[in-house]
Amino acid sequence: MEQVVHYWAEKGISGFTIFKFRLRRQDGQPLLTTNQVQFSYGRVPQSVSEIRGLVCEDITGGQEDIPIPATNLVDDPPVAPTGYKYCKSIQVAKNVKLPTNVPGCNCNGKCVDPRTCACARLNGSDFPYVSRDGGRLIEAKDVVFECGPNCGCGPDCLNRTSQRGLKYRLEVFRTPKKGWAVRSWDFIPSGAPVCEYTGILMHTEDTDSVSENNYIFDIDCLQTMRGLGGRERRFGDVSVPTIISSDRHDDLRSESVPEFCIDAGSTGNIARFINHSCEPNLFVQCVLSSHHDIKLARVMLFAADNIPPLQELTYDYGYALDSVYGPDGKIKQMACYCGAPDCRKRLF
Ligand SMILES: C[S@@+](CC[C@H](N)C(=O)[O-])C[C@H]1O[C@@H](n2cnc3c(N)ncnc32)[C@H](O)[C@@H]1O
Repeated sequence: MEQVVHYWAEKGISGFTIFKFRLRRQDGQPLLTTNQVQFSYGRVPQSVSEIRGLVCEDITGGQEDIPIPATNLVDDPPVAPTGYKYCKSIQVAKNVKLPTNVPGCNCNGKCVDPRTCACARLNGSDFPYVSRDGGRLIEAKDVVFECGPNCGCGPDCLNRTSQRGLKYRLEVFRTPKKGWAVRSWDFIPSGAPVCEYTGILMHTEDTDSVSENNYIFDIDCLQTMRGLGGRERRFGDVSVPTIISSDRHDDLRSESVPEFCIDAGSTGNIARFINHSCEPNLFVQCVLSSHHDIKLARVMLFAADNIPPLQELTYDYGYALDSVYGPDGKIKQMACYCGAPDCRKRLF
C-alpha cells in the first residue's frame, strides 16, 4: 500500500476544486500499471476477443477512425442494434438550404491571439477551449464559434476542437430497461468533446407525427442553455453572440417549436444511442463553424465531469414534464430509469 506524502487542492478546468494526492511506493512494492487497475464498473477489455457478449465488432462499418463494438448480455438470444444506418456526419434534407459560409478569420496555421482572431472575438474575445488533452471546453456557452472552411488556420487549430471526430473508445451495450446505451473504455476528462449528434437535418414540421420516433433532437440552443440549471447560465451572459441581433433573440425566445431538428431515427451516429439521465455526465453544446445561423447549429456532446471508464454516458434530454403530446393530442409520459438519486422519475 502506497503512502500519502503530500496532498493539495487545485482549481479544476470547470472551476471545481480538485484534491490531489502524491503517493510513495513502499520499499519492494511492485509497479502498478494501468492494465492492472480494476475500475469499480468492471474491467476494460484489452482486445476484441475479450469483449463479453460481442454482437457487432464495429457498428460504424469502418466510418469512424476508432471502431465501436456492440455488446448484449441482456437478451437471449443476443441481438445487435438494427433498424438504422450508421452515418458519421450530418445529412441535410432536400428542402433545407444551409446558409452560405462566413468569411472566418485571417490567422495562419493555428489561431493563437484572441485579439486578432475574428472567431475568438465572437466568443467574447477569448478561445473557448484550452489545449490540454487535445482540447477541452472551458465552460458551457449559449453557442461556441469555431473556425470554419474559410478561416486561414489549419485542421490542428485549437478552435476546431469539436471537428476532429471521435477520440475515445466507445461501446454500445444493451441495458435491461433502457434499450441500448453507450460507455467509454477510456477516461474522458471534463470539457472534452465526445461526439456530435448526427442524423438528418430537417424542418421540424416535416417530422412524421404519426409513428413513434425516439431519436429526434430539436435544435434549440437557447433552450439548451436554460436547461443547464446547475450551471446557472443566464440569457444575456458574455457568451451570447453579438452577431445575433436583439430582435433575433426575441424571435428565438418566443418560438415555442424550434424550426429545425436532427432526426437520427433512420440514419445517425453513436449519439443516437446515448440515454437520458437526470444527473448526466455529458452536456449539449451548440457549435457554429461554417455559417452563423443559430437555428441550424451543430449539436455537440461534451463531458460535464471527469468520466471514469465504463460509466454509462448520458445527457439531460431536457424535456419539461407534460410537454410531449401523442398523435391523439393527449399528453404522453415516459418513465425514467436513469437510477440517479434525484431522478425525476419521468423523461417527459
Ligand atoms: C435517443 S434514444 C437512446 C437509445 C435507446 N436506448 C436505444 O435503444 O436505441 C432515446 C430512447 O431511449 C430510451 N431511454 C433513454 N433514456 C432513458 C431513461 N433514462 N429511462 C428510460 N428510457 C430511456 C427511451 O426509449 C428513449 O425514447
